[in-house]
Amino acid sequence: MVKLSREEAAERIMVALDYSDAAAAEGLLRSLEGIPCYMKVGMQLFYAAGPGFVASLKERGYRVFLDLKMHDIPNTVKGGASSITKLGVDVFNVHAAGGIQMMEAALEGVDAALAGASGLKRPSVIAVTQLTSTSQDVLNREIGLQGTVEDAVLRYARLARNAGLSGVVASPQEVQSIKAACGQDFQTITPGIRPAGADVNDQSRIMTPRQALEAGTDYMVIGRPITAAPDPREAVESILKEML
Ligand SMILES: O=C(O)c1cc(=O)[nH]c(=O)n1[C@@H]1O[C@H](COP(=O)(O)O)[C@@H](O)[C@H]1O
Repeated sequence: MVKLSREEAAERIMVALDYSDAAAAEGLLRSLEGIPCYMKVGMQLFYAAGPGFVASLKERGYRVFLDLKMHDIPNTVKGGASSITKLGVDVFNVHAAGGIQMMEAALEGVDAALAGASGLKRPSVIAVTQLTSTSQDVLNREIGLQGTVEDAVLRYARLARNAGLSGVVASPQEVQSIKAACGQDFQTITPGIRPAGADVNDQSRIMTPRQALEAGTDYMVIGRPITAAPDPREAVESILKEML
């Protein structure tokens, strides 16, 4: 059984700041003040509040995962990765479906940014595998890919590892197979986290925080179970209690 201190447990949570403007995100930050969670900025907030908001999170000492899920031709991803690196974020992601050359280009973009500026931290680049909203049925019947979701996730995870990335985003349900296939040091960042009894919403492959921890997940991304709760701080406290 995994034993963590309250602080260690909080450090494993990435709160998804899925808000439409900076003011709403600031409200959440205020309510979680002093709890050392990672903050994840995704496309909704980034497209509204921009790089300035990300920079201000870093100035205040937050660890930041910038979730823009880049998926484009290698040259464009290289440029995007360079711009993101200059924001000083700790983690950002690309889609593994872009292939090895595209993922290598992301790393080249990071190197180019680091070579051109001093004092920048090297961000971890991770790859999205199969979105946690995708069910087995959607994968096979709608998208038309054969095999299990786990097969698809593992294929993407191996591509990401071969490209030299630090890890993947996947469901906690796949963590053990990813670690077995790609090594224990290959990081797993897992959305699809739902405390027992919480609304599943549009997620498909879910686990509770405790189950995810026992499965070996490195970081769990949690959005609506916290942000849509009447008292987000209370929601985090109750997740932490479950993780201890
Ligand atoms: O890359 C991600 O963060 C991500 C990948 C994935 O496969 N599934 C997934 O839900 N996410 C993100 O994780 C967060 C999950 O939020 P909740 O479903 O509200 O907990 C959202 O910000 C999603 O954009």
